[in-house]
Amino acid sequence: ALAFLTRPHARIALKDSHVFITGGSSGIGLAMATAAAREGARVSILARNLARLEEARAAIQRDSGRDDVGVHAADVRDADAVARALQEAGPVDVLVCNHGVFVPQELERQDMDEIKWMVDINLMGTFHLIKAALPAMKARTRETRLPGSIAIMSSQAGQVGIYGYTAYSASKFALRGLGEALQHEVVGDNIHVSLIFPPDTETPGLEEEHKRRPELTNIIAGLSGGMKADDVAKKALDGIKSAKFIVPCNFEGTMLAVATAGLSPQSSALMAFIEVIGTGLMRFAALCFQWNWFSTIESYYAKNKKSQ
Ligand SMILES: NC(=O)C1=CN([C@@H]2O[C@H](COP(=O)(O)OP(=O)(O)OC[C@H]3O[C@@H](n4cnc5c(N)ncnc54)[C@H](OP(=O)(O)O)[C@@H]3O)[C@@H](O)[C@H]2O)C=CC1
Ligand SMILES: CCCCCCCCCCCCCCCC(=O)[C@@H](N)CO
Repeated sequence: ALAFLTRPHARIALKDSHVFITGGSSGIGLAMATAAAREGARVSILARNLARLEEARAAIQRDSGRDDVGVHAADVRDADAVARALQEAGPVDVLVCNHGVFVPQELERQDMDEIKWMVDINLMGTFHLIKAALPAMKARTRETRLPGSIAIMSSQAGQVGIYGYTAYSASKFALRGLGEALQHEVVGDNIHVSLIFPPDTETPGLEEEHKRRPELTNIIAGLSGGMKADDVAKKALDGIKSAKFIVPCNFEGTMLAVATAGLSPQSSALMAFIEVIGTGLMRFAALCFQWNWFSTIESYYAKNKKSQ
């Protein structure tokens, strides 16, 4: 019965489409670029470091056989460089705003310029990309009469704010508001927005993050387990192909998605049913998790105060 309530619907094909992925030289972005190329997409990847981009291009070529991988060296904070890269790359069918940086630290101890740096890249960089890509994407869907997709890489830290992630969660929660408003603005052009919410994922970025992550962040983030980049890439691409607005990547992520469904669009009747029936239960689970986190934080401080 809920089926009539689910919208918008679309099936996005990766084969013979142009997939533009930022942060495509490492981690989740590289895994998505490789998987999309294997499915027959023409892939363009953008990042700052050209050497790493060239290495990624060689790896994608080796793993997919595609010799038409495009690379674009640009910093997403530079709107002109982003616009130039998209101009060079040509019209995009699937835009994946995957780039991101994350340095967890207690707000009190984190430098303001590190906080601004994260928001600048994760949020403003995504604005630059969408603003530069949208006109040609609209022309493209009108011309091909095929649906387009704008995928935005959030995080489970974009569904629940946890210790050490004040700046990071702020930048990832913001992408939710961007995505919901954008979906209204582009649905008329048959463009579908997908927000991806991975847990900790084994990437060079996570390795870097572990060097500085506060103990409490490890404990809380660790609750949602970890995933391999290839598995997150598969979940992300499946969500994009079925034009899902909220794309969880593991079981805890599905619980989080139900608990935080809010007013997001839902294109699956089954998920709509689960959301309608399960939200109360998930809210109860969420309260249990929060209760547990506050106890963990309390005992952590009690232990540390004793040792101080
Ligand atoms: N790993 C994890 O645990 C999780 C990651 N995520 C999200 O997934 C995305 C990818 O993460 P992950 O694969 O781990 O990250 P990595 O650090 O492995 O890769 C980040 C990529 O983004 C590029 N990048 C970083 N800053 C910029 C910039 N200013 N302009 C252009 N490109 C940039 C990097 O290339 P270069 O440095 O050359 O610019 C690199 O290609 C991020 O948005 C992250 O928030 C979400 C949940 C979990
Ligand atoms: C209904 C209640 C369900 C509760 C589920 C479990 C709670 C999840 C805890 C948050 C995990 C945060 C991972 C951040 C990963 C990330 O983004 C960093 N590695 C930086 O990229």
